[in-house]
Amino acid sequence: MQEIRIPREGVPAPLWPVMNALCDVATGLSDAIGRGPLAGQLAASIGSNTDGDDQKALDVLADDAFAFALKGTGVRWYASEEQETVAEIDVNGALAVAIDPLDGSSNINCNVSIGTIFSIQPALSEGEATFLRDGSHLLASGYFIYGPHTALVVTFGNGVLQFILDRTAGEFIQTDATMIPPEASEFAINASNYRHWSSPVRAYIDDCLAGAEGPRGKNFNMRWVASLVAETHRIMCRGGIFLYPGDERPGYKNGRLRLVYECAPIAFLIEQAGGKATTGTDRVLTQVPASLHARTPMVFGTADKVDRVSIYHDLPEPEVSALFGNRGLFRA
Ligand SMILES: O=P(O)(O)OC[C@H]1O[C@](O)(COP(=O)(O)O)[C@@H](O)[C@@H]1O
Ligand SMILES: [Mg+2]
Ligand SMILES: [Mg+2]
Repeated sequence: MQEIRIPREGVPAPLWPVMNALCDVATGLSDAIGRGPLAGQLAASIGSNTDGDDQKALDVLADDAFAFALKGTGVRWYASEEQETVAEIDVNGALAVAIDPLDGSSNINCNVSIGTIFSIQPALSEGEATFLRDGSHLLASGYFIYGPHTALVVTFGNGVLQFILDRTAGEFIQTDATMIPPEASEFAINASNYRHWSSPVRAYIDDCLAGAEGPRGKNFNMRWVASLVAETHRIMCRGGIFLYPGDERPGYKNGRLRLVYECAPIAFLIEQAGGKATTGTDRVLTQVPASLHARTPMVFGTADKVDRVSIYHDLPEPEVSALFGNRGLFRA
């Protein structure tokens, strides 16, 4: 019998057993992550997943723990970054969970915030078909962030709720709802890939870097944690924009992030917090995954910043290729 980790109030009744199980595992992970090297070789490489990513001990431990804990919670289908195919948990379950059990695993061994990303949707009779649908079917999505404190940020389709883990009591305590602040001057992108980006993405970042002297007429700051959960949480707290575009590197045509268990859950959450999430041009939640581990370019954050990136994609090529061009015509 699992302990009660999250209050029933505010959580739709059919989803509460699932949320409680996710919170139970997250509590254990938070404890292990908080102990770092004292909890064992959590960052040890133990193979690679279907996408060719290095698989760390904690990736697999987290995946096993979530899959096991979801037994008896009404979940039929389980799609995980760490498993090639969809797993059937309970033939009578009416729900399906997509999960990135451990996000930001390159940061495990350096004591930087990492997380878990999840979504819940109704189960169809066939596992893969359940997940190869657009994001309009999501009933809930969210993330756990294992940072200086552990938090759960979740939407059930009616705004965004935040819970903080009380480590002493082992319970998630609800705090203020989250809305993305409208004013922000921070962007997050892995700038080491600059030479591989398309011209609209380069033009957008060039104009941010040009600061007060450039077409935007103001200074920006930059962040890159390499944990999607940590970037999302920062944007939830103080706004800004995140970009992981497609680029010219082999295998990166659609960027790096996976649609089913990374981008769609984050997009649902961001929209519910008043922000926007696109592929650079189109809403992430309208994208239909071509396969379980399909990638998509991802741009999200404060709504007007995300809109601006779309505008850059609509500009004629000579305009985005020129350093600044006439882009001063649409200053920030
Ligand atoms: O190393 P890069 O190319 O900057 O990629 C960083 C991105 O990769 C990820 O770590 C992928 O997540 P996983 O750790 O779950 O594979 C994102 O969290 C992050 O945004
Ligand atoms: Mg991830
Ligand atoms: Mg992961």
